[in-house]
Order: sequence, then C-alpha cells, then structure tokens
Amino acid sequence: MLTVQDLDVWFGHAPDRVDAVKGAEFRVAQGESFGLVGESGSGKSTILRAIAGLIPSWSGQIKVDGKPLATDRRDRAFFKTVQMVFQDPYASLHPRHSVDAVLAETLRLQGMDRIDQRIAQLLDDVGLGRGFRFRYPHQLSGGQRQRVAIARALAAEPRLLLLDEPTSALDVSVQAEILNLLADLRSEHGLTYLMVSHDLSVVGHMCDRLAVMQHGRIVEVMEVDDLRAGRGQQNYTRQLIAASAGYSAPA
Ligand SMILES: Nc1ncnc2c1ncn2[C@@H]1O[C@H](COP(=O)(O)OP(=O)(O)OP(=O)(O)O)[C@@H](O)[C@H]1O
Repeated sequence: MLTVQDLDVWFGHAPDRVDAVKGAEFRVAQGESFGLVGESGSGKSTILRAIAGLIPSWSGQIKVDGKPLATDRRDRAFFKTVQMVFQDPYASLHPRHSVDAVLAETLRLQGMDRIDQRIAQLLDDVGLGRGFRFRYPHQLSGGQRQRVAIARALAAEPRLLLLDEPTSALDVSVQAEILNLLADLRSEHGLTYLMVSHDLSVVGHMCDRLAVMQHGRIVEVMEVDDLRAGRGQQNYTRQLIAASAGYSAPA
C-alpha cells in the first residue's frame, strides 16, 4: 500500500540546511499498522509530513498503491486514499467552524453526496453521536476534538491514515479511549495505519511492525512481538526499550 525508498528530507539551504531524514526505507502492507518511533527530533513527523505533501524538499521515492508521488502536489485522488490526523486537536480545528461545517466542507471537497446522512454516520463512527453536530471546538474537550479530527479524516473514506502522535496532546485518561477508537476503526473499515509515537507502549498496543529512528535514519525495522519481548537487534533499540521501561540498559 505504501512504499518509501531512499527518502531524504531537508529544511533550508546550506550552510544552515537541516537533514531531517536520511535514506529512509520501509513498506506498509494493506491493512497493516506500522509505527515510527524514536527520540524527539529523530525525523518521525517529517516522514509523515513529506508523504502528506506538506514538505516540498525531499528526494527518493514515495509510492501509494505502486504509484509514485510528486514532490509537492497531492491531488484529490491522493486525499481520497490517504488522510492525516495531527497531534494537536486544539490547533487543527478552526475555532469558528462548527463540527457540522468542518465535516460538510470536507465531504463536499471530496465530491460526496448525502451530506446529512454521512455526517450523522461519521459522528456515530467516532463515538460522538449526533448531538455534537452543531457544537464549536471551544464546547468540546480535547478527546472530543480529536474524535472530530478523526471523523474529518474518515470523511474521504481513505484507506491509509497517517497518525502523528494522535494522543500525546490529550489527558492520560482519554488517551486510551482514542487509541481504542482508532483500533476499532481500523478493523471495522479495513484501514492501514502509519503512526508516529515517541511512546513505545502506544506502538506496542497499536502496531504490527515498526521502524526505529535515530538522527534521521531508520536503524531497525522490527515486529511488535520483538518490541514487547525487548528483542532489538540494534544497541539503540535496546536502549530505547530499556529507557521506556523505566530503567537504564546495562552497558
Ligand atoms: N520546519 C522546519 N524547519 C527546520 N527544521 C525542522 C522543521 N521541522 C522539523 N525540523 C527539524 O527536523 C528534525 C526532525 O524533526 P521531526 O519533527 O521530524 O522529529 P520527530 O522525531 O517527529 O520529533 P518530535 O517527536 O519532537 O516531533 C529536527 O531536527 C527538527 O528540528
């Protein structure tokens, strides 16, 4: 479904150029949930943003369903297949647009019919119910806002969701609810996920395989069972696992 080959992503120009991603390669199969983990600044979000067409300065190949993507443009067909959910639901919803306006606009942009019915269905799908339809972002909690952002992403009926730390801006008490919702939606809609998280337990819960990133490079691609068992091939992976378990790796 998604193939990334020899991906370099950079910001700015020499001598101030930042090489955020270097030679990244991975494949995500249809129906799979694939995680990107690594410390802050390792390039995880940059990969997602380059796929979504939000960063024009990259080279290499990104293919969706075998079709190479252009460097910057993303057409309507792309957004029909691929949608992104951002980290911060406070920043990603326009404060003066009601839930209805957000969803109706997205559905219209995608050329969908039966807008009323679809909005009701989307609200049901994300567990909000129809009573939320005419609310504004300031009337919603962080978790409810993220449910709206997920409904907006689902409006196009995509097959691949790019999830950029979808719960890290939320209270701990609602993080699990949103993760469970995403897991349910994936099985109900047969979705494929590419999910960024700095939290290994989130990826351990949500993903089948993952890539471990350090300083812009993928150091290892592993099965989630190996993550859970602490079986990293690379030293860095073992350190990351040990750090997340709350103790230091033996030297
Ligand atoms: N717009 C930008 N301009 C310049 N440098 C950037 C920009 N966005 C990201 N970077 C740099 O690219 C590198 C990778 O950042 P990125 O946000 O992808 O890391 P990350 O692994 O997702 O970390 P985090 O979890 O903190 O978001 C970092 O060095 C960051 O400072």
